[in-house]
Amino acid sequence: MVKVFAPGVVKLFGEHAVVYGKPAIATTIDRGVFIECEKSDRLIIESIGTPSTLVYLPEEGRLEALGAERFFAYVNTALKIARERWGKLKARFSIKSELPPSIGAATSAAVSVGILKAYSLCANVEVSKEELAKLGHQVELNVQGIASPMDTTAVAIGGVLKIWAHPFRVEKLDVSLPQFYIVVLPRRGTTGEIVADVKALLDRRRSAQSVINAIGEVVEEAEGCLRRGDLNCVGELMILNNWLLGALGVVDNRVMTLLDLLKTFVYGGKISGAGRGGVVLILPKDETVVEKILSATGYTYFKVSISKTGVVAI
Ligand SMILES: Nc1ncnc2c1ncn2[C@@H]1O[C@H](COP(=O)(O)OP(=O)(O)O)[C@@H](O)[C@H]1O
Ligand SMILES: C[C@@](O)(CCOP(=O)(O)O)CC(=O)O
Repeated sequence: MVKVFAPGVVKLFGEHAVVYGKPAIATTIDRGVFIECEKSDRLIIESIGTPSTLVYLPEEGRLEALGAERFFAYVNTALKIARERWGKLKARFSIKSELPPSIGAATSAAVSVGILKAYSLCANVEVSKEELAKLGHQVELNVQGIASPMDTTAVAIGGVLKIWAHPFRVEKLDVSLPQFYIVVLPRRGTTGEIVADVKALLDRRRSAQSVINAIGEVVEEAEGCLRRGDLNCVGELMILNNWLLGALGVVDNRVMTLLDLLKTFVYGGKISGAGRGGVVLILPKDETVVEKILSATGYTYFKVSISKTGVVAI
């Protein structure tokens, strides 16, 4: 049996501006998606604990999972690409995620790259990280129509990465951070819708370009702070990055309320990803107090570490 771990990804700095040529800094985390592959007499995929509405049709003695086909789009596409590339495989794939889908923690990239990696191992084919990154991006492009290569590259390569999307380039940063929190807020809108709204703002208002430029400068300064391990600086720039994202219309009151509630006990925090809820990163100064506040106020949160490796066989 083959077992694979594909990490989730968060954006430390630079989302949205990355769409307009600025670099972003993303990191893989130690929570993600586990995928098992075992040869079998037919192809079966099970995804454990996924959300779906079950409909029972007693007259037909059949159960339907509503929305499940759409949910399996990344798995299906990854399997199709793997089959074209490495030949047919009859196997049982089992998927178990430690992160909720659709909050901006890159579960779609983790599932796509994870399935590709598990398939290749099960088929006894050696695949480089670069090829996994390329094929993973292909899966996202096929499913979504447009997709940035940021998440799939991060899942394939792992660690803290400085990424330019246009033209695509990636640089691994040898930096570390203490454990931090990802707080999950219900997300209002999809990545595509939110990115489109930001584009419309930039088309409408010339001065909004200066916000993009400022985010680009924050990313460059933050890289220096990360390299020095200066947490005060990293936290302060997270807050600054978050205000700039607010100027683009992607940070709502729920995020500001959360950051305000925690501000005495943290270095800083910001949304991660497209925004309007979803993942909020919190870099704690006092973990005990931060956890007490988050638990007492009923937030869903995970304590995570940077993972230095991308998708791996375990
Ligand atoms: N455990 C899983 N099994 C199968 N597909 C999954 C699983 N988790 C996530 N996905 C796929 O990834 C999609 C979520 O991707 P997206 O909305 O881009 O959010 P994110 O990638 O930020 O989590 C889900 O709708 C589903 O298609
Ligand atoms: C807003 C953006 O920079 C990141 C989106 O991240 P996510 O899908 O919310 O995890 C868009 C992109 O890079 O394609």
